[in-house]
Amino acid sequence: MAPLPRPRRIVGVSLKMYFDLQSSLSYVRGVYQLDGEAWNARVDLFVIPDFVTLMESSRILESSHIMLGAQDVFWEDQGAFTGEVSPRVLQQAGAKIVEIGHAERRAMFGETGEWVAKKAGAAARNGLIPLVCIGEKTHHSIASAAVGAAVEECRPQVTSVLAAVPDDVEVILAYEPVWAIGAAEPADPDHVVHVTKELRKLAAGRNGVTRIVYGGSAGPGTFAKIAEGVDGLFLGRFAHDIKNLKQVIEEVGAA
Ligand SMILES: O=C(CO)COP(=O)(O)O
Repeated sequence: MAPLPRPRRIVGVSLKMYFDLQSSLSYVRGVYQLDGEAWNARVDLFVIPDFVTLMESSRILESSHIMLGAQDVFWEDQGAFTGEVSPRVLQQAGAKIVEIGHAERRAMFGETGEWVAKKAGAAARNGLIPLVCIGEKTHHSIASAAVGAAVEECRPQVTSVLAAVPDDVEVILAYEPVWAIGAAEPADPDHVVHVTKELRKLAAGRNGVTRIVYGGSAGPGTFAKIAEGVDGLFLGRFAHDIKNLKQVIEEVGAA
């Protein structure tokens, strides 16, 4: 049987809470300038600023192919949930993607696997693509054991999400080993390829597109080494300079 065609490549950036209002908007304008280049390179592009910046970002990106994302979402569409943000409102504000279960949210804000799955379901119900962050907390010092341990830790994170979203909607899984986030360098390429190849099997029966991206100190130079396992990159700090993002798009398009 011929292998399934690989989905389109995808590159995105989260601004986390590094930027202020004006610098977020100016970054989004910079991403907008890369629309043509990404499109010609057949690379889907997304950017995830903070909630406050979403509507203005949506206006900036309106005439482009670039997908706007939000950094979190609540699992109900409306009601008495002070401080939370509804998936319906995100969709109305122009978001196409919602990041769910980032390691920082799991570690600092008590986000559980159950919440992550409910949020993924809510995103899908509202026509948003869930971008679900998964990854093992610690790195096993023995390389051969590290892959198995990582897969075991990530497996329930993936299966609970896939059980919560309809089979035919698009899902993006961001494999972000927690120990590689905010580090000097990304995880070892062999580790990433082995783990992501195993995780991809968990989505084998789905009818919807499932893309797997790598995140964790990724930047220029990362993609070519892990292209065998992943469909793209989810970037943080090392793409907060637009020139680096441009370079990553070129590399992902060429790999
Ligand atoms: O967490 C990340 C993207 O969600 C990665 O962040 P860094 O690339 O800054 O480590």
